This record gives sequence, structure tokens and C-alpha cells, in this order.
Amino acid sequence: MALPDLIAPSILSADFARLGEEVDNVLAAGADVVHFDVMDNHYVPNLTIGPLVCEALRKHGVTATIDVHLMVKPVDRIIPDFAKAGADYITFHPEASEHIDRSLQLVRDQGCKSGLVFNPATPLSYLDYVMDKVDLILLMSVNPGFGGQSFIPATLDKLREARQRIDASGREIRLEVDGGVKVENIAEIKAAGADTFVAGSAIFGAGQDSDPHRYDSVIAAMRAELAKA
Ligand SMILES: O=C(CO)[C@H](O)[C@H](O)COP(=O)(O)O
Repeated sequence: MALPDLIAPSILSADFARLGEEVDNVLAAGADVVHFDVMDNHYVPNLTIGPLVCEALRKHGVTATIDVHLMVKPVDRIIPDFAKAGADYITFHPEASEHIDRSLQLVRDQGCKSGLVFNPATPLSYLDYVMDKVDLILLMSVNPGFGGQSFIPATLDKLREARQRIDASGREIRLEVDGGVKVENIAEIKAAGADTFVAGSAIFGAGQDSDPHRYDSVIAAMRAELAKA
């Protein structure tokens, strides 16, 4: 059964000096989910934000779903901290966990929804024995670490394969895509099976002339494309 489409701005491309306001603005513009990219300068060659910032967004008044994408290694130590900080989803890369089943269970034991993230060259076979423990599958359509990269076209076939696995499972598992998602390609990405669309530079780089921190037009354009697919 198809789940409703969700648009998830990646705050990696937001103006960090005014993060609370940026998140308020994308949500007011119609975004569904806050995508929170955590990078450790070890698993990926960049360094971003941790649980303190997630907690600060909750204290600021953000009630929307926060989808924490851990690009960190190891993963287990930081999972409880993000759960306490207000994360709804916590996803991690299978290569970054010593014991994938245990890490997925740890996320759920903390009261969050769990997910695995697949780099462009990471096989979906990591799902083989843990499908019952994932609530979300995130396919990276760029190599992780930086915003503003181009969508890797091979992701479309991988999305179709992931969609088949989800449908065969009979479970409600979200299929999310992250990297190079834009108004121009979002319909094709949906047609390949995705239902959750992370976009960083395409949204935060598209403020309106009258106000560079208003994102209504780009989110409306994405919704219009999704409605066509
Ligand atoms: O996880 C990420 C990078 O590792 C980002 O979420 C992703 O690249 C989104 O940025 P953009 O939409 O600009 O490609």
C-alpha cells in the first residue's frame, strides 16, 4: 500500500546562524519532515551537528517529525542521546555498525523508528535478515558527506528493487531518497518507488526574491510534480 508522499528538507543546507527560523520557515512552507544530517568527520569527510542541536530545535518549538540520519561510526553510543533529544526516526549505515540487528533494536528500544541507509554502492542484501526491524529504508543518491551534489541515475533501479522488497514484506516501510533531489527529477524518483524525498540545496537555495528565507514556491512546485507521478 502506497504511503503519502513526504517532503523532508535537509537542514544541512540551511543557514545555521538562524536554524530555528529556517526550520519554522520550511515547515510553514509545507514541508512534512525535518531531515537532520549528522556527520562525524570519520565515517564521512565532514562534521555537522549533534543531539544538542536536535534538542534545541525541540525547545524552540518544532513538533514536526525529526528524521536523524547518522553518518557516524560507531553508531550505538550516540543513539540513546538522539532519542532523548527528540528524534523520531534514527537511521544509520550498515557499514558503520558492528551488529546491525542490535543497533536497529537499540533504536526501537529507545522508542524511535529505525532505518538503514544505503550508499550508492552498498547492496540492499544488508536487509535480508532485518526487514522486520526497519521502519524506513534510505537510499543515498549521492555519496554522503556534502550537499549540492548531482543525483546518481543508478539509484532509480535500486529504488525499484527496494520497492519490490518492501511490497514483498507486506509491512509499512518508508522508502526515502537523499541527494540531488530537485523539482526537475522528483516525479521520476517517485515513479521508481520512493515516498519520502530529502532535498537540501534545492529547497534552501530557492528562497524567494522578496525574502530569501521563504520556501513556499519550491515546495509547492515539488508537490505539483509529485501529484503528476
Ligand atoms: O545526506 C546528505 C549528504 O550526505 C544530504 O542530505 C544530501 O546530500 C542532501 O543535499 P542535496 O539535496 O543538496 O543533495
